[in-house]
Amino acid sequence: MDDALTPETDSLPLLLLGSASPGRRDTLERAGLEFDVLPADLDEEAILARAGDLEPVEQVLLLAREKASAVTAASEGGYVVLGCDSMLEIDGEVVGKPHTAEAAIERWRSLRGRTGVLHSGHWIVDDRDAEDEGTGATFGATASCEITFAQLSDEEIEAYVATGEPLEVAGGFTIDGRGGPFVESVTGDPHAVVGLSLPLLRRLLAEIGIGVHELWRED
Ligand SMILES: Nc1nc2c(ncn2[C@@H]2O[C@H](COP(=O)(O)OP(=O)(O)OP(=O)(O)O)[C@@H](O)[C@H]2O)c(=O)[nH]1
Repeated sequence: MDDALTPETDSLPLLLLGSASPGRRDTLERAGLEFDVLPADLDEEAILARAGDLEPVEQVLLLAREKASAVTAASEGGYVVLGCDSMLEIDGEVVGKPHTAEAAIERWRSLRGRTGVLHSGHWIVDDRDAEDEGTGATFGATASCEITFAQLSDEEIEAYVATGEPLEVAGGFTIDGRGGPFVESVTGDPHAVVGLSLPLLRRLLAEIGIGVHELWRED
């Protein structure tokens, strides 16, 4: 983990994104939010193994909570910390990142022409001080989107996998990158597919008395 962070004492950023995800970071930046970043370094497989048999929604919420908790402990306090985790559920099976070209090709051969659900867990830790109206609350929610994949040819699958993009993203696809042409439709909040649902973040922040507009940076 990077050196402990602490927010500017008299100014924003109040929000600490506990994620190494470029997609999540870009989503907050494009939405005009000011925030710090401190990725969590967790053994996600070990956490899930210890947790036993969980539904996909429960898995991403557990991992989001573990990330937010770890990052809160690593920072020097004063932040509202956000942890997230995304996975694709298809036919009851949960799939994360392919990591290898072989796995990505196999993944797409099973995804093409079908519909899956991308679940993104979000967890908030209100670690603000009492004088900053901190509530100490920790809570979260999951945003899920139904994704219908195009009927890719073998040639398209091999070309897309050769870009390397699918290897390190949940489900092995993106909607805002080179994978865009291969996703026919998304129901629900598209930001949740990238890994951070902005309308859900707005509702979570409102739970602790923060308007999302209060986090906008002054451009
Ligand atoms: N840009 C983009 N990224 C996507 C998309 N779908 C999934 N991802 C990324 O896939 C990754 C899912 O893996 P996670 O384990 O949730 O997150 P991570 O990247 O490991 O980062 P941490 O939050 O530090 O664990 C995230 O980085 C998501 O942003 C998409 O459509 N577009």
